[in-house]
Amino acid sequence: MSNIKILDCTLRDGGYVNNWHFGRKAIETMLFNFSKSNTDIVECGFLTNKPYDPDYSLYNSVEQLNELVSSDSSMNTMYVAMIAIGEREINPVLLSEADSTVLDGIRLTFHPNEIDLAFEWAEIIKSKGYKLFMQPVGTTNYTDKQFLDLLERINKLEPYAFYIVDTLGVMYEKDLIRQVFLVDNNLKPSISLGYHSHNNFQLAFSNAQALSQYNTKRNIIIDCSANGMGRGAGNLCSELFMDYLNRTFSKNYDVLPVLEIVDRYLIPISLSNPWGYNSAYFLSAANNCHPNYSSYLMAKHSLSMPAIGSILKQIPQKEKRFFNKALIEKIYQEYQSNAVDDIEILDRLRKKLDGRNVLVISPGSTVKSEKGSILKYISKKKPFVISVNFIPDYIKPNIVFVGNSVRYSELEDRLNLKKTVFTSNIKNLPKKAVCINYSELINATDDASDSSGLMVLKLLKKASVKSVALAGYDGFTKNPLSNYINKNMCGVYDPILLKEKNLAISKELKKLKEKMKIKFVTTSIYDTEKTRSDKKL
Ligand SMILES: C[C@H](O)CC(=O)C(=O)O
Repeated sequence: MSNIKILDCTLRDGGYVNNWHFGRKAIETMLFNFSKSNTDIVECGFLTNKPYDPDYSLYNSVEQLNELVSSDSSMNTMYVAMIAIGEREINPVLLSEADSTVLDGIRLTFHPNEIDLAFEWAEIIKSKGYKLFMQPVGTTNYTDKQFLDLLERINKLEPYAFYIVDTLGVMYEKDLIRQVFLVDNNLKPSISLGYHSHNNFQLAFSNAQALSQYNTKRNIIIDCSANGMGRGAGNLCSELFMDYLNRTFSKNYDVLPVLEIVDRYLIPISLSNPWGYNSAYFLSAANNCHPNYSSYLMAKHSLSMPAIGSILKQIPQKEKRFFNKALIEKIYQEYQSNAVDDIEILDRLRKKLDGRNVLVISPGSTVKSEKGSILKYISKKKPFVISVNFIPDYIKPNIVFVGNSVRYSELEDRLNLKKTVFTSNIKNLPKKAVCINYSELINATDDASDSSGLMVLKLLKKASVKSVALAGYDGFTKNPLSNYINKNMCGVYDPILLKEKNLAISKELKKLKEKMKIKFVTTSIYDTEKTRSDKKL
């Protein structure tokens, strides 16, 4: 079919991966290269109400695009940007008329409860001279009746395009073609039909091929992104689909400028912030859930895949489609908590620790790089040593604290049960395992609610310890692979998330410091006093 257009959404949907922080040079080059590759429609990013920063593909005025789109770009390229109702969107009333900008069109995306507002805004966008793309989030969740009612309103509105949007990445070919059939038979022929996919079932490419074979005179727009960069499991790969269209329909896309974007800008991002298909995103689609639920649970780095699957199943049906952070944290904590009687264990610990210096060693990379300071501290203070989620190779800890199922599976074969304390969230422990109640050790910040380092400190507080020394409790740096003594321990790569974890941990440490003395034996970003105890020794 020759009436197919490609829309590249890397700078918008891909931005969920890196918080839209591509850098100004990269944004300019990407816009230029997409045009050079003959991409029909290029999405420049989001229009939001946030302050403008040229390093981000987020804009608060349409004129900002004039600076970024090169005058050498092809006249045939159409430029669009998205307004997403509910995502710090800009009211289109505030936008200048289309003739003041290189921007040709606006993609308006909205949830079912925002339909009335979307139609109000749609009229404003049209009246300002923009091509209007209507993009209902998650069309898979519309009943036929709701979908047909929407199409009726769309016919009256007469936008440039109407989209089938597979937000959850759950559409099989038969589901797509079914909705395509509804649209093609009920939408005015002048309105283009768009398809935006996500790759949770690895079906974005085959579905796009099926749609391209569908027999219609209507114009079709298919969304894709360079290297599939996009939220969660990502999108259809632009380069793959361009090549397919060239071979099948004698189109004239040039994949090389797209590959250059991938090589120069996207691969470096993917090293610290990967996207694309994985088991957790498969599970979110299989449970018809928003992919952010899986991302959130994966970022805990404390759950096995079956555990993630089991938690996703517990999300109530009506909450599955839209991400609800408070809800998933609650279900997560309920899943993890598994009440045990730990009074006697706490008593024993209290007695053991009475009058002792306590050193808690976490698996930060300073355990290796500042080994001298740790050994010096141990030799001078003769502390009771508790290691957290790992067994150091040059010290014999008195106790290993295990507060995370993933770490347990790594350590299982090497643990001496008599010298190990587990938190009760860990499932399938041997009968003789010593367990402390998980729910009493967690804190109220979602981003580090069950950080094992904090749980140990809470446990020590319960055991009436007044002063603790910390080693290897480094905090998270931008380079995730350098955060642990062993790079295989790294599970969270997203720098934004790591920053949030750092903030949450600092906040909780501050509270703990009101109740107990905490000092740092090794360098740590949480060491607000910046006084290294090895210097004092
Ligand atoms: C294209 C849609 O309007 C917004 C989006 O990315 C989604 O998956 O939903």
